[in-house]
Amino acid sequence: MNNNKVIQVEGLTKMFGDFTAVNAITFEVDKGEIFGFLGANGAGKTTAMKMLIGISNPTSGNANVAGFDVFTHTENIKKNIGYMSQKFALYDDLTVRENITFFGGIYGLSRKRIKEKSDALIEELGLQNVANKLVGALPLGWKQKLSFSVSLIHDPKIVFLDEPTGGVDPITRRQFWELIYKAANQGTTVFVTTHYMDEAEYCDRVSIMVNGKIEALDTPKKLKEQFKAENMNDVFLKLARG
Ligand SMILES: Nc1ncnc2c1ncn2[C@@H]1O[C@H](COP(=O)(O)OP(=O)(O)OP(=O)(O)O)[C@@H](O)[C@H]1O
Repeated sequence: MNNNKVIQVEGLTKMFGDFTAVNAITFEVDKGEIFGFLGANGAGKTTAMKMLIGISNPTSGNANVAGFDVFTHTENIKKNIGYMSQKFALYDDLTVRENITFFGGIYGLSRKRIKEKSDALIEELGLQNVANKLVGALPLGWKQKLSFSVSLIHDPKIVFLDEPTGGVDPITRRQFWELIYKAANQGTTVFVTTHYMDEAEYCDRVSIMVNGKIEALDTPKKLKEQFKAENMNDVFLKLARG
């Protein structure tokens, strides 16, 4: 595989009985790219992402993620990616430091490395004063930033973010995106779903899924030209909502 292409997907399909949730999608993602994966509710984003992270078997097609095949090497994929979603986050009843230690352990980091990572991460996020507080007591925006940083604790090649910023204000979302840029600048590939169209503008490239198919894929600038749209919200409305 081309080393610069960390995700390669060809004709990937998922059927539930007679229903085709993901219909022969094809795309590639470069190392260090921020790739936005958009679509209306039920378009098939989560189903596609589950196949890419190795927790759902495709019906047909091919995909290679972080150098590994999604049919045969799902365990290797899991070791080489990070994952964060609104539904899978931190433990509210553990402290900030305990959460970092717990997930560091799950990802197989040594005690020494976990300590180093915890100190660095707490400082980077400015969480010194709450390091020993329960995560459940933190504002949602802080939890999201911590959850994102924890998903990177094992230095994965790719991080998959499923609506990572749901429910917080635009300023907090903007701060979250600063963390995304930083990770991408350090070479981590970011695969992100979002319903916020301002966030779509922040991506290097964006794909838009409609009824299981990728109907458009390009940079935000080119998509706006292609659809004669002022912003990504207009592109999305023209395409995803018909
Ligand atoms: N296990 C399943 N069995 C049957 N149908 C499913 C299953 N999982 C998802 N679907 C269907 O597949 C379609 C795509 O769902 P999916 O959750 O991937 O969409 P999505 O784009 O992630 O939407 P959302 O933004 O609401 O999360 C939907 O019609 C959904 O009802």
